[in-house]
Amino acid sequence: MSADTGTHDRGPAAVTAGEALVQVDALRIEAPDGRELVSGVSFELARGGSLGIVGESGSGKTLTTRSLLGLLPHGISVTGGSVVFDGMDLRALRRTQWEQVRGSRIGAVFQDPASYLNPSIAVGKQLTEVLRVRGGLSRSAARERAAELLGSLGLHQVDLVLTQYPHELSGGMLQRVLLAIAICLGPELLIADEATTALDVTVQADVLDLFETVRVREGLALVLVSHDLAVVSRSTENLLVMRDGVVVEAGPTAQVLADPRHPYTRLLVEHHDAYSLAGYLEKETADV
Ligand SMILES: Nc1ncnc2c1ncn2[C@@H]1O[C@H](COP(=O)(O)OP(=O)(O)OP(=O)(O)O)[C@@H](O)[C@H]1O
Repeated sequence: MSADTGTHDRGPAAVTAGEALVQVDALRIEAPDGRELVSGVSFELARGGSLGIVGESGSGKTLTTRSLLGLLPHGISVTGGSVVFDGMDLRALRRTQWEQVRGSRIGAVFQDPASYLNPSIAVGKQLTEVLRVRGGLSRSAARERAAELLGSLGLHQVDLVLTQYPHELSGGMLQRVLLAIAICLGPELLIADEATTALDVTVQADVLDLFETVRVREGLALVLVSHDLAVVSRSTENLLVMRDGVVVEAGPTAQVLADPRHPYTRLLVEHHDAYSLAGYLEKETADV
């Protein structure tokens, strides 16, 4: 491939120390009409590691991560390659087997947290339900654990929050509740797909920092997906840059930012330098 347009993969550096928890190899995903939406995507993620996936809308980021959750839209299917989680071939899982993995071993948070919560049930009940039904905790242990989790995710007045309904909480609070639900069963992998996109920029920074705190504290691996390089590069160790269903560049985040090799990555980095979230926050602090 030409130096300017091929995939720029810095090789094994894409996985940090430790055993690979996720291995995606030559993944292909097709639309019902046979159109290839994801073509030959490969990456590895170490246990406890972090990976950012960046690319414009429609580049295939979401479909790629949905294949790790067994949640592809109707009619869309994985037609090639392998998706392995902790040595398990996820393509071979049956519906009942997915129930043992999704939510308990692989958690996820998405954009628009309100749509993932029941508007007519207090958020505390929605969290304790998961802890009771799937986590096997008693009613009182679940309540205690729910309060402890929400507190550890930066929510104040947790006893009040537990009794509130989704419409009573801000976007940042809702995302923290969703995050609590996503990690309450102790998953090894957390996928955050455009999870901060709808939030104000300062709240976005707080929630991104929280993902990083949770990754380190819980020892889970994190896949952070966004169209915004500032979001995925804030704390991830490795980066995949996707365009039109393919990975155009991959490597350690710091290296990709310092020395982008693909023209598309260069464009992203130039834009990122001009409008970076970090730069915005520095400016904001300086203005105070
Ligand atoms: N249900 C669907 N039916 C047909 N095509 C789809 C469907 N879902 C996604 N696609 C197509 O698959 C491609 C990749 O979509 P995907 O959602 O993975 O992109 P993305 O990079 O996550 O973008 P976005 O951030 O907008 O979701 C796009 O061309 C999209 O139009």
